Amino acid sequence: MKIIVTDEVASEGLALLKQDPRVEMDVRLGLSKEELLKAIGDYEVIITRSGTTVDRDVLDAGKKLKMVARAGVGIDNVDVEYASSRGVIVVNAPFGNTNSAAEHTMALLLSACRNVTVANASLKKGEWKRAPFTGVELKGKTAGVIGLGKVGGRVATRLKAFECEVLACDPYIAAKRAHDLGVKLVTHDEIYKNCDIITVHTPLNDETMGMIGDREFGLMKSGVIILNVARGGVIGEAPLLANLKSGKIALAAVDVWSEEPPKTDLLKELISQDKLVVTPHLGANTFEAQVNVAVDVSKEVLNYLDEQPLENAVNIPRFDLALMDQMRPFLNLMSTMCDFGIQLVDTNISKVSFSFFGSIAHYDCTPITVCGLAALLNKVVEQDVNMVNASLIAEQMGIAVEESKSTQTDAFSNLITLVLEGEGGKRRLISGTLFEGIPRIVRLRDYTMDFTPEEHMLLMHYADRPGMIGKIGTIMGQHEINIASMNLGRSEKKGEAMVILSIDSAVPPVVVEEIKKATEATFIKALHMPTAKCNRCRSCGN
Ligand SMILES: NC(=O)c1ccc[n+]([C@@H]2O[C@H](COP(=O)([O-])OP(=O)(O)OC[C@H]3O[C@@H](n4cnc5c(N)ncnc54)[C@H](O)[C@@H]3O)[C@@H](O)[C@H]2O)c1
Ligand SMILES: O=C(O)CC[C@@H](O)C(=O)O
Repeated sequence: MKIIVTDEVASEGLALLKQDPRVEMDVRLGLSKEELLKAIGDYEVIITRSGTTVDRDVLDAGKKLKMVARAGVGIDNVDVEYASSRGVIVVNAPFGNTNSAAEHTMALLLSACRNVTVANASLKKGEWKRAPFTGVELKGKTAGVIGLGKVGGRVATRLKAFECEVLACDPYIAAKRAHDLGVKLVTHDEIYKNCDIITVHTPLNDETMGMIGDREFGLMKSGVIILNVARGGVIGEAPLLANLKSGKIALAAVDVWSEEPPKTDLLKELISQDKLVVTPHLGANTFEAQVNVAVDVSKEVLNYLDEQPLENAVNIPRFDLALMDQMRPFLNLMSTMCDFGIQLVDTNISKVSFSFFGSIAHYDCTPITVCGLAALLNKVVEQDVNMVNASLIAEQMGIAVEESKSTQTDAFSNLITLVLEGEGGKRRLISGTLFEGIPRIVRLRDYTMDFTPEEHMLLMHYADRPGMIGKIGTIMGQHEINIASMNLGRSEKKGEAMVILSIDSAVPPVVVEEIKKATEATFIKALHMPTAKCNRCRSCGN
């Protein structure tokens, strides 16, 4: 596997990959966009930090690209949606630099409050000034943390250690998290109105871009201290400059910029402000964090190579790792049912329904649904479909996907039912369960069946009457095709029969035709289950 590393990533982490004989790794730092576009076509994995923009152009040029591995948490430099549509997995390292980012926030806050940077520069110039560098204490101040996630939570704990009263605002966390951290959860506006110190720790997205602008600065107390160690653009840079100049903001500290490195006049003027402490995106720049994130992404690439579940893929729905072992047989069951079911459909699919019954319904079944969708779509589109792009491709094809769950079942402790609807309302229903961990199909349409799909099978319906099984056996025997097992479903005596035969070798079309004629079958199909290793979800073990 060819890997390109385009940003500085700790060699201790990359060593894990370098020593793997399957890996060929090129570290190519400082590539221009044109150079990257030229190079990327050779590689299956790109490992980056925030310095490389992995946009549509790069993803389109990366014809062999399977994975974008971001050595850090922020994925705002990767077009994840487009990567998903191309089936490219995006992984990040969400935990390794959390502590460093929180400590850097405190470093910037303390530097700002105690004039460390300006006093340092003054003394180094040979001056001995003290009064102009009189600072402010953190103790007793009200601090507002916007975004109480991994970094925000750690910043809150550290602010409390400095005896601040901490307010936090995060519409997406449980109140219990704030309670456990000992901080008061309030609204955004309450933060702006009441805090002496405001620090942002949200991701950058459509919702948070420019989240703090003129209106929000207008609500703030005069003399507020404001920090951004999250992402450039969460705090509007033009209003920040205006409010620093007017003195409304007493002090500020910024580590991250809307343009990195900053080149615009606005950013240059902002950076030159005395009341602003600045760093060039150093939040994660500690030896510890860099090794952590490099190790984490390298492990993910190795997981990919070893066909193991990925721990930090941001565009694959997956089970909690602790649940994974229990869920793997269900992914396998779903994959088997879909590989079987799709062969029964001879029109375009308009709707797919996945229903989960029994104890499985207690869990989030989305990964099983998406695994099934990938198995189905792989058979109907040219493009490689996997867990990354299955939902998107279904949407593009106008296929409605429904998932339902009920903890109630009758005969089985767990049951999955797949319904495929085609043109003209044609429906195929397949139910499956696990028997000692092995997938079994227990219902086809309204027939009770019980079989494990095998590599070669023959499925047929015919009017139930004596002698049919004998006729089938004779024809198979004449063609030296060995029947391994047979399963028969009937709705009523001498009604319609549904038969599935497992056979030792493929049934040629002429034999299928001969059996059809002899049995007057209303439906007959030779089925083949894939034996090659499945690469769709990297979780089911198929
Ligand atoms: N400066 C650096 O070097 C550095 C290092 C690490 C992380 N970061 C950045 O710090 C930020 C936080 O990282 P994290 O690991 O804590 O992420 P996280 O996902 O753990 O936490 C982000 C939190 O923000 C909350 N949030 C989202 N939208 C919000 C909104 N509109 N208002 C309030 N809260 C909102 C989320 O619910 C979540 O709890 C990210 O932008 C990340 O890229 C920067
Ligand atoms: O140093 C980096 O690459 C960015 C660090 C940090 O902002 C992250 O998103 O993890």
